[in-house]
Amino acid sequence: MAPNPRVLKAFSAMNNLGIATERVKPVLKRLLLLYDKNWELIEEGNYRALADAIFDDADDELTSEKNGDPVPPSEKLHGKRPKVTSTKDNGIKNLELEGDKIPQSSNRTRLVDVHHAPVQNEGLHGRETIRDCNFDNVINTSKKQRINCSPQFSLPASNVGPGLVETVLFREKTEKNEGSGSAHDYSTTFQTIHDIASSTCGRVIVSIKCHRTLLQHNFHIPNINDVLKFMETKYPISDNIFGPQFSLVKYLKKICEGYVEFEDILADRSLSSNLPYNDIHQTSAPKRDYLRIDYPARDMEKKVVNYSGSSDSVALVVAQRQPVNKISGKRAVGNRISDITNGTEKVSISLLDEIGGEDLPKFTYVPENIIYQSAYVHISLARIADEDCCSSCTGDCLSSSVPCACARDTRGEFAYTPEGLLTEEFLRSCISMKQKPQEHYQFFCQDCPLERAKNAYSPEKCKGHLEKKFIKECWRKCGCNMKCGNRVVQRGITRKLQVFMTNQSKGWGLRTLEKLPKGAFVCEYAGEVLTNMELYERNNSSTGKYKHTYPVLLDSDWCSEKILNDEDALCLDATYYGNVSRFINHRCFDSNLLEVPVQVETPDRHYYHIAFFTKREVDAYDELTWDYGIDFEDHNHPIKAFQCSCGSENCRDNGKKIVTSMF
Ligand SMILES: C[S@@+](CC[C@H](N)C(=O)[O-])C[C@H]1O[C@@H](n2cnc3c(N)ncnc32)[C@H](O)[C@@H]1O
Repeated sequence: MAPNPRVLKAFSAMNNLGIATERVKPVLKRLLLLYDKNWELIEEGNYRALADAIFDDADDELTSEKNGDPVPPSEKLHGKRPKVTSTKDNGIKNLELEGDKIPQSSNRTRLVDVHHAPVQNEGLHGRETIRDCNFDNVINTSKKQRINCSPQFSLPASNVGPGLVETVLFREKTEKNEGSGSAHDYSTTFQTIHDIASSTCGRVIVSIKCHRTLLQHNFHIPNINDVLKFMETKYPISDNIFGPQFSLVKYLKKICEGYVEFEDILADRSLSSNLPYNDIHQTSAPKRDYLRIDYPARDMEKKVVNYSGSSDSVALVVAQRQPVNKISGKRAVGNRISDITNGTEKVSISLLDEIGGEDLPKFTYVPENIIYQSAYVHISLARIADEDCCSSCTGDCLSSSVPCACARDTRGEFAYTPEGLLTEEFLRSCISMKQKPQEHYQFFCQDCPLERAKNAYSPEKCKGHLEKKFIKECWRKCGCNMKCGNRVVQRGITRKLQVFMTNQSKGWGLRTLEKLPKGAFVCEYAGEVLTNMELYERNNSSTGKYKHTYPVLLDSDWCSEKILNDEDALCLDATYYGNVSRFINHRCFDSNLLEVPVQVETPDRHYYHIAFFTKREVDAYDELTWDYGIDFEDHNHPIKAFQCSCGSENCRDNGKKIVTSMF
């Protein structure tokens, strides 16, 4: 018998939606039974009822796959709907009709534009197969763009439940839809906040809708680009998300959740830092590079860099690649660590490698400096004289009309504003000193500990040390409380930071996940406190890639005594024990961070803290950099500098390197 042309047409319509004939057959049979062979009801709205019933079946299959995870009532269809149970082995359904009423129009319209969303006939198991699908093609914020994933995929009948923010696949409204009396009257309950993509002529649109009640409760709609950036951080593209388990709908759901979560973060921030909300929205999407980059074998190199940038300065930073950890021999593609601090900081600091090609760093995270062995760091209340603290203060020293003794080092003015930022003036003078060190006072040791460490028998003359500007924070012997505005660095990291794999051959880097105002404290350079002699010995005794260290000299007081004891000439080394600052890369001149010496618990300046502050406002997701002060022209320098790829217009590295060894 020739097949019924109406049946064939129904199959064809469903095939166009990516639904295999085998799946259509039982549902069509069931509907014909229910509708008493009334084809009009089935054909109506381009077979909407048929498609809905099939999608609902797929919903139910998905539900049964959820292993007891109950489906929210809102996800269930309203009215008595035919329910099917699936026999997975042959793909044919056993029908169990729960009711005999004609199915209502679905509360979710979910037709896809068949011409522009190529589909495969694998059925609707809720686990659609997407390969090589560039999500950027789906989510295009500037132009309405058709869904264009290749090869083909099929959309499941959804997990799109009526949450507060929903990604909705919906068909352009028809008179029928509007009058369908669906349980979700989207036009009144939800407001479209962003159209993600649409088919040609806008016949099918994927959009984000937000529940109106949410909007009435101070829910500021985040910018889609910011949400996507947030999503990329949370669910990195490189995390194999397009593997066989990938679900487009689940990803869209996560985007909805991302809106809510991201808005929470914005709300928190606007409360805590008074940042203008709109500023946060102005951040542009980060550049993404999915290319795998092969790095040169830089971890074998040792680099000492000139701290002041002037050729005659001797304050040295040894900026080395860290020893690497070949964890299970695994490369780092998609590596993600939720908190590299192991809970030692007040905030979690994640590590993310979206590029791959680098091994995980191996070091022990320490949130504050730790003495290696011989360094003399004597912290005692007895050493803090009355003039070195403000024991008679109460509350917040910054609010006092007369600056207390702790402001003495900053010429009677506190370096911090009540908002906890560096004052303009203090920042300006520190930046000037960094940019034009030759215009600032330098002192010369009679017996320079650095030269002594390099050559104990016939040390060279001191090359000079910059007289640095210091901050002196209130501390234990002070009468003020912990909320005193003159206590910033000692409170530790508060900003949202992330270690990430740079795509400019620099290895790991540090970025901020939030917008930072000018003068904001970011982190301290923490590591082992070593004497210069110990550093010398450490470098001499270690070999290969483990030879390389990260010391920063604490040379601010080296001129104060005729001959400085070895145990008083200190430096910080973050190679084996360090904090997040060990990931901050170098940038010539226009780095966004500045290092500032800060005295906290010791009155003398043999030992102090190195704190990083922002030199200007920094956008969320920007890499944080500081100028190591490398003099790339100094070919006589004992350590070969790395080939700089800072990207600055004013990069000092002209590419000529001389290989020498340190000490
Ligand atoms: C303090 S570490 C910074 C973190 C480092 N990128 C890592 O992966 O551990 C300094 C090292 O990073 C690399 N580096 C930092 N800034 C760089 C730059 N502008 N260009 C190239 N490499 C850089 C160099 O290998 C340098 O020795």
